[in-house]
Amino acid sequence: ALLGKRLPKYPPVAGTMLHQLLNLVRLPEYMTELSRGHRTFRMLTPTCNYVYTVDPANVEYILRTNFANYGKGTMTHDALEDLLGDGIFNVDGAKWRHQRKEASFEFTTRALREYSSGVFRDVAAELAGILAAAAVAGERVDMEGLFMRSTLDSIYFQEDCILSLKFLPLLLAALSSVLLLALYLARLALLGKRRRSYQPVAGAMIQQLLNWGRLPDYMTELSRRYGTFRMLTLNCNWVFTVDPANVEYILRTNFANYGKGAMTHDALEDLLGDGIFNVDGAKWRHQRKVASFEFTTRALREYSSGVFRDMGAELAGIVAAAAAAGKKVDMENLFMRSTLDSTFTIGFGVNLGSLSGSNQEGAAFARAFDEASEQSLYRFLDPLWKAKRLLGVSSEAAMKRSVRTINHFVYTVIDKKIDQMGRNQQEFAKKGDILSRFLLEREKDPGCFDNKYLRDIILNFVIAGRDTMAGTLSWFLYVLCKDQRIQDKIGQEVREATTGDHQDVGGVQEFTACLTEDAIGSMHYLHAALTETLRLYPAVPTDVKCCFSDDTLPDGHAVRRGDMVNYHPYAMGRMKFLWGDDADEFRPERWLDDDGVFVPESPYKFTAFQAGPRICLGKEFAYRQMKIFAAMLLYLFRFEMWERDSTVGYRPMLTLKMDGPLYVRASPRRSTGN
Ligand code: HEM
Repeated sequence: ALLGKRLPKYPPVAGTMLHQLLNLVRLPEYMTELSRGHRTFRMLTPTCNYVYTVDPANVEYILRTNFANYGKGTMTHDALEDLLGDGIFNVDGAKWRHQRKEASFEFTTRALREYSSGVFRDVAAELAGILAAAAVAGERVDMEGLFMRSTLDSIYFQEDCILSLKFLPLLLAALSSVLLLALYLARLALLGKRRRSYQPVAGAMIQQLLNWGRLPDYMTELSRRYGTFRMLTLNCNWVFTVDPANVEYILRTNFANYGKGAMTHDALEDLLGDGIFNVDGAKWRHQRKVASFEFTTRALREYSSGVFRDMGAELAGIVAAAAAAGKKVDMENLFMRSTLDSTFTIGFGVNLGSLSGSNQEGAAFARAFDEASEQSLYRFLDPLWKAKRLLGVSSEAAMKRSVRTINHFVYTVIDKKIDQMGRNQQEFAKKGDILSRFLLEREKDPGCFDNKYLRDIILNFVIAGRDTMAGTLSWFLYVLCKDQRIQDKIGQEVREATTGDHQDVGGVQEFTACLTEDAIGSMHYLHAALTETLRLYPAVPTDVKCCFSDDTLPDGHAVRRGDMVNYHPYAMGRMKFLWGDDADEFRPERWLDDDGVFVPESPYKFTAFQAGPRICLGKEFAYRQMKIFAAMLLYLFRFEMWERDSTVGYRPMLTLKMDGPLYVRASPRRSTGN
C-alpha cells in the first residue's frame, strides 16, 4: 500500500482544458492525435484530472473488472440533472440497478420487439418512398437530415417540414410508446419509493447505552421480537438483522455496497490504523492478497503448529503445577496470555513471556490493548468522541494513553527485529515469523512499506488471533465445566485419536509428540464442541457494515446510504427459527452426522467467522491452535468451576471477552510427569 503511495505512476500529461477548448471544433480528431502519441494520458483542469485511454485492458477494467469503482459520479449527475433527472443515464448504484432491471425486462418483451419492428419497417418504407421521388425528379437529397428526422431523437414538428408531417402518425406512435415506457418506469420508480418500507424502530441509542453491560443479550431480545429492526441515532440508522438471506446479501451478493465505511474507520483508526480489518477497496484487496498467500504457506503452517504445541505444553505445565498444589487457576487469564504469546511468536518471532509472567512490558501492552479495544467500541455510541479526542479529555485521554503504550511497545519490537536482521542476515533468513518475512521483502524492495504499515499489520494480527482465540477457549472451558459429560467425551476422543486406549503417555512433552496433524484432524467431536461454543459465544458478537448507496434488503426492507447495517452472530446463534427449540442448549451433537463426522453449516447462518469475500482468513489457523490447546488440557486434566455454581458474564468490547476471572479447579486425568 505504501509502495503504491510513494511511487504513484500517473499517465503522462498531454495538455490542458485550454487546449481542448482551442480545438473544440475538431475535438475528436484532436483527441485521436493525442491518443496516437500516448495510449493513456491526462488532460489537466483546475478541479481534477481527465484521464483518456484507448487501451482495451484499461477499458475492460473500468467497465467490468472493477465496475463498482467507476460510475457517473456527482459531477456528471449534477451537470445533466436538469435534462436527464434521475433517469438511467444519470445515476449509479441502487437507482441504476433498479431501472436497468425494469428496462432490461421491458426491452426484451416480445410485444415491444414486434411493435417496434413494425414501426421501423413502416418508417423505412416512407423514407425509401421519399428517396424514390427525389430520384425520379433528379433532386438532391440531404440524407443526414432525413435520418435525423426519421429517428426518434430529433422529433421536431415544423409546419414547413413535409417529412415530419408525413411521418407524424408513425413518429407519434413511436413517441407514445417511448413515453408510455418512460411513464411505466417512472411509476415503478415512484411506487418503489412510496413502497419503500423501513425496518421497525426498536429503540434509540439511549436504550443501547442504558443496556451497555448486557448489550449482546439486549440486542438478542430485540432480535427475537423484530428479526430485522432499526435503532435510531442522531446521525444515521443502525439496522440489525438476524435473517441469513439479508446476511448473505450484504456479505456476498451485494458485497460492493457494504463496507467498513468512514465511521468505522475513524472510530478504529487509532487502534487498528490502516490494517486489513479497517480498510475497504484497494487497500483491503492488497492486504488480503498478501495475507492469503502468507496464511496458506506450508512453512507458516508448520512453524505455527510447532509454536502452538510448545505454548500448549507450557500452559499445561502451569496448570499441572496448580493442580498439584490444589490451587485455583484463572484459565481466562492464562488463555489470554498464552494466545498473546503464540500470536506474537508467529507474527514477530518474539516470545513475550507473558505466560510465564516474566515480561512486565508485555503485561502493560495487553492491558492497554484491552482498554483501547473497549474504548473503540464505545466511540460508536458516543457522538462527542471526536470533540473529546480533540480536547484530550475524559475517555479519550485514557485512549490516548493506551495507544501511546501500544505504539511504544510495538515499535520497540519492530526496532529489535530490524537490529537482529542487521546483525546476522543469513540466520535471519531462516526465520518463519511473519514480520521477518515482511522485513526480508523490504530488504529486496526498500520503501515498499514503513514501520507504521508493519505496526498496523501487527495490531490487526493481534486482535485477529489473540482475543478471538483466548475468548473462545475460555467460553469453551466454561461450558465444559458446567457439563462434565461433554468434557469426558472430548477427553476420550482425544485419547483415542492420540495414544489409544491402552497406552497412556506419562508427560506433556511425550503427549505433544502424539498430537500429529492427522490426530488433530480426526477429532470431530472436539471440532463440533468448539464450533458450538462459537455459535453461543461468538468471538465477534456483532459486525457492522456501512451501506454505500440506497438499497433494499432481500426481506423487502429498505436501507439508506450511510446506514450502519449489523448482522448479529451472538443473536443469530440463539434464534430458535435457525437452530430449533434447543437453540439455547450447548449440544455439540447438532454439528455431527450419524457417523460422528462434523458437518459445517451455511456461513450465512453460522456467522462467527463472517462470510463472503471477507471471511476470516485465520479460520483454519484458529481451529488448529484451539484444538491443540484443548486436546492437551483435556487429555491431561479434568476441570470444574472453583466455586461450583458460579457463573461468568461478558464485557462489552469488540470481542466477547469474559468479565473477570474464570477460576477453575484442575485435577489430573492421568499423570503429567511434571
Ligand atoms: C475463534 C477465532 C476467530 C474468530 C471467531 C474470527 C472471526 C473473524 C471475523 C468475524 C472476522 C470479520 C471481521 C470484520 O471484518 O468485520 C475476521 C476477519 C479476519 N480474521 Fe478472524 N477470527 C478468528 C481467528 C483468527 C485468527 C487466529 C487469525 C489469524 C491469525 C484471523 C485472521 C483474520 C483476518 C486477517 C481477518 C480479516 C479478513 C478481511 O477483512 O479480509 N482470525 N475473523
